Amino acid sequence: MGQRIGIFGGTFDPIHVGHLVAAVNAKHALALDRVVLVVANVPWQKAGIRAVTGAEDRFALVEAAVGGVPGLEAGRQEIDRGGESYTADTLQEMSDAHPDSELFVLVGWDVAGELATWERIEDVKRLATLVIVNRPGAGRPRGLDGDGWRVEEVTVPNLEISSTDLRARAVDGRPLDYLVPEAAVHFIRARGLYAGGR
Ligand SMILES: Nc1ncnc2c1ncn2[C@@H]1O[C@H](COP(=O)(O)OP(=O)(O)OP(=O)(O)O)[C@@H](O)[C@H]1O
Ligand SMILES: O=C(O)c1ccc[n+]([C@@H]2O[C@H](COP(=O)([O-])O)[C@@H](O)[C@H]2O)c1
Repeated sequence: MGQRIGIFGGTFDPIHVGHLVAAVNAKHALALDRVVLVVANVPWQKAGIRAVTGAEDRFALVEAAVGGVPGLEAGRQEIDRGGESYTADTLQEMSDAHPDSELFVLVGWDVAGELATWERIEDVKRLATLVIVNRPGAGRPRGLDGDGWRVEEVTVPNLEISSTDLRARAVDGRPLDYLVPEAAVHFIRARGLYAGGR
């Protein structure tokens, strides 16, 4: 029998425990075999607005962060494909690679409210069940049910953590410890990431 695979895409600039707690709880709630944290190569909706850390560094952070947690893994499909990252392409690639599997695409409330802006959203709808997790600071999106989506909602611990705040903390010299897994904090220090002018 094919696997139930969660695809949790993100810019992960940097990854934080909000992402990881959402991933493991969605995995548990929906009995997924694994959740792949797919690192966006060029997150086209963010890249025009701010400088995004290099994809290989963001991937290394995700790899360090998932560590030995069973069933969580870092995905480099979008990096290997190159160019701008579209979830529709990633799902098609996963579907082709694992034709027997059932795919689930995980998003937080903030991203769930923006789905209409995604490239080829009808393909995303066709290829995967949408899994929506709560996130502080965003409202629960409405109207997805009647819109052709297969939807699952999973309630996860509310963690008011964002990569934006973490980048600001790093520039100010405030600690990232415990908000970002230790191995990823080590990588950030070793590579001098997010350190602003210091
Ligand atoms: N604290 C959180 N709780 C639940 N889901 C989250 C949380 N933070 C991020 N997510 C979800 O993780 C996915 C990837 O998010 P992303 O990498 O853009 O992180 P972010 O913290 O939102 O970054 P930024 O602050 O730079 O926009 C999105 O679906 C987002 O909704
Ligand atoms: O496919 C798209 O057009 C698309 C547009 C915006 C965001 N996404 C995906 O949604 C996920 C979260 O995006 P972001 O920019 O909030 O990190 C990440 O996997 C992105 O690739 C996908």
